[in-house]
Amino acid sequence: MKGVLLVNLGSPDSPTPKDVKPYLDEFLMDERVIDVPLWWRTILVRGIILRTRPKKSAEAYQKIWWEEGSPLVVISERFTEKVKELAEIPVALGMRYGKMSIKNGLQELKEQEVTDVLLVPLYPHYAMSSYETVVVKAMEDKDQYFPEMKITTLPAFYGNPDYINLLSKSITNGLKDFDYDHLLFSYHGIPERQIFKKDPTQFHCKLDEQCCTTNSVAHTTCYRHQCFAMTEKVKQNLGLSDAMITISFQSRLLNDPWLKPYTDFEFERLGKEGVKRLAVITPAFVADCLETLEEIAMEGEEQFKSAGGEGYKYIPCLNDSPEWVELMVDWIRNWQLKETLPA
Ligand SMILES: C=CC1=C(C)c2cc3[nH]c(cc4nc(cc5[nH]c(cc1n2)c(C)c5CCC(=O)O)C(CCC(=O)O)=C4C)c(C)c3C=C
Ligand SMILES: [Fe+2]
Ligand SMILES: [Fe+2]
Repeated sequence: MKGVLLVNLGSPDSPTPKDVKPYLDEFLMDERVIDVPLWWRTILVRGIILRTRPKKSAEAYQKIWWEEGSPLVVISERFTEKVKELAEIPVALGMRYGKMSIKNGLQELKEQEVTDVLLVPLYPHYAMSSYETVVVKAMEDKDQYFPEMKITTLPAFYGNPDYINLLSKSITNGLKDFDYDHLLFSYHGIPERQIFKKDPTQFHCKLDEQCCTTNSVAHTTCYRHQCFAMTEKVKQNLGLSDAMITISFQSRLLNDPWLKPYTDFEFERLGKEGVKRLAVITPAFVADCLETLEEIAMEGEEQFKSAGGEGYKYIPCLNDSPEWVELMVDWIRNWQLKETLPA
């Protein structure tokens, strides 16, 4: 029997330092998130970050928390329910970090006699800290607890024409009542070294002007290329000029170099350079979460306006919109009936 496991990142159980701390501990001790040797990661995470970050993060979570819980979790649950209803096959939800684990999701599927699983990391792009860690963990859990299961993984869908269309439509709809003069694509950042680590050729990625637009096998695992390619397709779909858009990378942690330009610097630059009405989309996320609702929708507006901007509009993620549910179900049906996966 076939079934689907959707996986997103996960959130703390509550927006309190007591619950944020173990969540951040599990998240940041992941060797694919802070990808330095264990001894150094332990010092960085347990000796430095976890001393102050849980309080600061909990305050941020409090600003966006819903009555039903973390927006990321609630939206992912709603999405899962809708997909399940429409797909008419077993569909479970797991989170990479926290109690709603991948193992629990696989267990739920096993109880419904599923042996053939479509694993769907809910990230449009490949990054070792998002997509890859989900796949590795799911395979480890399968090998350890469910060896009889077969897992097929949905590829990163950043370039899928149907997904690009959905994203483009969400921009058009989101900006119906907002006359904008510039559109910022803000992607979650990653440390630059993670790009080099994932370059299978070891020489293609240079983080320069050309590498990400020069064809290469390295792009299968190049997060930067995938963000640029997605932006280019949406730009063409909407008929926007280069001058109308900016790409940037948000949510830095620690002081090592991350992908540039940095979103917070761009809010300031755009405001100072005379952009008056800024629209912002966050296409690295399929569901709204702390990084979109607090960092971009709240903080971003403040940063842009204090640099001279006048109007600001955050375009929500696709969340549990009917069109996104239908597209996911389309992909599931193609796999279920024809064993094909979206390209
Ligand atoms: C080294 C640190 C981090 C890397 C690399 C990273 C990559 C990465 N993250 C996401 C998606 C999400 N991240 C979220 C929160 C978040 N991310 C980091 C750190 C790294 N992320 C931290 C410390 C946090 C926690 C909150 C904070 O203290 O700022 C979230 C939101 C979770 C929620 O509960 O709402 C998402 C989603 C991607 C896609 C990615 C690589 C591309
Ligand atoms: Fe993150
Ligand atoms: Fe590149």
